[in-house]
Amino acid sequence: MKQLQESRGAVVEFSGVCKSFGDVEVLGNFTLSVGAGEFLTLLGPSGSGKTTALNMLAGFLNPSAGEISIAGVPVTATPIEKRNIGMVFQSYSLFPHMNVEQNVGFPLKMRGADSQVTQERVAAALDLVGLGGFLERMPNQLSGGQRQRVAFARAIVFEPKVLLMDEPLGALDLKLRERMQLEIKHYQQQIGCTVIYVTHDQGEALTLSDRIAIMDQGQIVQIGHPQQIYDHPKSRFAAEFIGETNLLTLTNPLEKSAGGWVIDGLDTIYPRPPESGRRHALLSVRPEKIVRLPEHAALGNGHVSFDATVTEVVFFGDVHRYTIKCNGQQDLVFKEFRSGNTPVLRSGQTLRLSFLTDDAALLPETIVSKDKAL
Ligand SMILES: Nc1ncnc2c1ncn2[C@@H]1O[C@H](COP(=O)(O)OP(=O)(O)OP(=O)(O)O)[C@@H](O)[C@H]1O
Repeated sequence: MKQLQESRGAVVEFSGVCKSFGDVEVLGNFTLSVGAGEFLTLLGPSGSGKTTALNMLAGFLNPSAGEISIAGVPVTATPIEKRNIGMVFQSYSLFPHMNVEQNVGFPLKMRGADSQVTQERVAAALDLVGLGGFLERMPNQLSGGQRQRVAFARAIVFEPKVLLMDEPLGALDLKLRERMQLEIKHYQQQIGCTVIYVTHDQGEALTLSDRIAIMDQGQIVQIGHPQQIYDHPKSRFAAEFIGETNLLTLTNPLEKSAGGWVIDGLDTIYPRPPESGRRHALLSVRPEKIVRLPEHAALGNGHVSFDATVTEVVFFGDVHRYTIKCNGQQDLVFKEFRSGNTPVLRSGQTLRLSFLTDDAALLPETIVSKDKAL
């Protein structure tokens, strides 16, 4: 494993990369820097350009403009086989006529490694993924998870500087997918290589990544640590794409005495001073940040409280998810972990709820409703 660990040290840079197919620009001024040993995930909806970015790094596509470099060396003109990049895709793409040992050893054979080195590295890579005893098995004698582990072993056996993974768990069922997510994270931590991972599954991105780059229409719209993005989304798109959220419209009352923004539909104040000149804003509040307020509870300055009526109760096993209506207007959602002494709410029940100002994210956009553009 020592040899595999020495692959640490790679840095990937996209500088002003553009890609067009005919007249259609799919990536525009794409700029991204990935540190050595980092696990970076490109997360975005279908068609946002994730695979196109990966394919340019791998060498399957040429950029229309801009520069890509690996470890400080421009690679735009470097052929695929010289880029020293490992790849794992959704389809396992194992060679069906080769056994596990031959499949994993294939990249080394292509690079002219001698048989002793090949044997040692294949054994080390298969040990890493817990398949040391599977050398003779054929791909059709393996489960989906085992095939994906073999594909992973094959991708790292030649000690690539960078490992690219494009929806590698997409073909697996949910339980296996969740288990494999943790395995991939552990493998990566052991070998320390730089990983660029593509997915449209926000849960997977949150679980695996050191940083997440959220993509929309060929642009990175936000990049950061998973918790930072979840807690502080910078746009409505980011707030809605990662996790579930409540979006509240805020109105600037234009009177200092109001003490903050007015939260539409909640008959209450968001106690942060409105930015001058800004008439409306949007507030994102995660469902688990909304909590029940005990009767007669004294609230500090940093709280927002409001009355609500429960309209739907959904049981998720570990949590209850409540849909509530406030002032007969907007549907909001809040979630509660089940605990022995918290009675389950019923549909029709009224109660007082609250959230902390610090737990809400003020977004730059405003909601554009059917009736009026705010
Ligand atoms: N060879 C091509 N010719 C023309 N358009 C293409 C080509 N390859 C990709 N596109 C377009 O580029 C856009 C981005 O595609 P890309 O595969 O990078 O998206 P993605 O974010 O990876 O999506 P998905 O999650 O569905 O794989 C899409 O609109 C797609 O139709």
